[in-house]
Amino acid sequence: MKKTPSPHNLHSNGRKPISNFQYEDANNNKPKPQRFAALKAAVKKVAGVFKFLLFGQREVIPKGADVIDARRTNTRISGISSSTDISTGSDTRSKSSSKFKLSQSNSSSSALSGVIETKNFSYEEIFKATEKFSPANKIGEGGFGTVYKGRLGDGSLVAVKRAKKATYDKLIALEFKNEILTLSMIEHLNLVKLYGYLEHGDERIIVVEYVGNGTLREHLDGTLGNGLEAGERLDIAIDVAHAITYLHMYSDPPIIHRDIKSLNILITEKFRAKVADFGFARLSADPNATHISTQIKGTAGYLDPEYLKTYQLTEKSDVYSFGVLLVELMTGRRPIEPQKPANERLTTRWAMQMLKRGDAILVMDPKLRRNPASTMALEKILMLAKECLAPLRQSRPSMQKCAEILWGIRKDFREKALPSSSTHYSANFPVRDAKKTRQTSFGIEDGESYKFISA
Ligand SMILES: Nc1ncnc2c1ncn2[C@@H]1O[C@H](COP(=O)(O)OP(=O)(O)OP(=O)(O)O)[C@@H](O)[C@H]1O
Repeated sequence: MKKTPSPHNLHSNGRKPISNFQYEDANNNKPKPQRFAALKAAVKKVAGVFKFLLFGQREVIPKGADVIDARRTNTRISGISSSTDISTGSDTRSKSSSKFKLSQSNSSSSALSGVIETKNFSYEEIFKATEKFSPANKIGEGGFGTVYKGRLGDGSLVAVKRAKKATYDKLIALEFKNEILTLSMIEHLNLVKLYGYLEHGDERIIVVEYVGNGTLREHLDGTLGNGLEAGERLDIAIDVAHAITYLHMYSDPPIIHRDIKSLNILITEKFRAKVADFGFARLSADPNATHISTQIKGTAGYLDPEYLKTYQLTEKSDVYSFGVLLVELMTGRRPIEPQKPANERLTTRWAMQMLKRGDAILVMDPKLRRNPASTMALEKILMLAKECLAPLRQSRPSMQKCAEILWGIRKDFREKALPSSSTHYSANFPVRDAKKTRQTSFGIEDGESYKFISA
């Protein structure tokens, strides 16, 4: 693994990177390098084994039809062809997987045994942290299982992802191992940090950094918070772009997330974004390979049409999903809106048609305030989304390019939103404390007063 960058070393012009400014983990959850050093070392050793096991079928293009995976509650798509059906264990990959003797957890040991020997959290520790998996501590539910908020002995808050037992199968096992492997190799401000894992009997548990301010989807729906302003949406887009750029360009081997969507973007108390859920992430084993042939995974509405057609996964599939996310950020709508009139049901198609007609303003989230700065940002972001959504992957920009374009948009946005009289402009702005009344306003109508917090 290359030692990387902060996200923000992406600047090649020597300027101070933008998103470093006053970015703090709202929960003060400090990384615990000592806790994971051994895990990382062990993981590095087995990474090659994993890569072989997980990606040994790189050039085999499955012929099966896409199916909706009923195990998934949020219409995640799992296109399992007859030749790669992990659940039946009939393919080469599954056979390979069974050779990989991760602990089958039939002992009382709470650590993963076999390849990764690092002792991690004990079951008792997790049991206590979540107050016996108390329903009161439940914070979410996904295809993998239930997510609990927990407090460790040292006082730090964590999110505990507990795999569903009833549906625990080889697919989940693979997802569990995949998530552990992937998470353990990455470290970035805009990516949810892995704290540990646990295999205990039939329990599969992942412990990650707790991000306390809900998902991007909840904020867009207005079920949480006071609604996101234009500048905050731009910051979130940039944070996500940094996170994916890191995965694509600075992780070794590169990682394709495969499930970029608003439900997987967690929001901190300071309204910055962290990308979560690496269960579906894939490592590009061969940096020179142009693509990975794989079964279809992802979520309806976000899936790269070229990947759907060819089963060939590249980083550009994440770029496509990011384009969908940009449209979501600007319209507030979900990618698929079955209740809308027919021409508006596919949000990206509708938004792109309006952009082409010169009517981008009509798709702007009604919760966003309209003014020259926000309408300019809207149009530019939709233009970037259009590039990301290009049917052919070669036409799509890289994630790094997306980040650069977004920096430019944010700069223009701030200049337009900033009253010329203000001399206290800080690139740190906007700064907002969720616990206080909203102090910083931007993207507001002309004539309203602005408050900026200087560095
Ligand atoms: N690190 C975290 N901090 C706070 N809340 C979290 C965290 N991780 C997950 N959650 C909450 O739990 C919900 C489900 O989490 P997540 O999507 O990771 O589960 P999953 O089982 O992997 O889902 P999926 O079906 O997308 O695979 C999230 O929508 C979020 O509300």
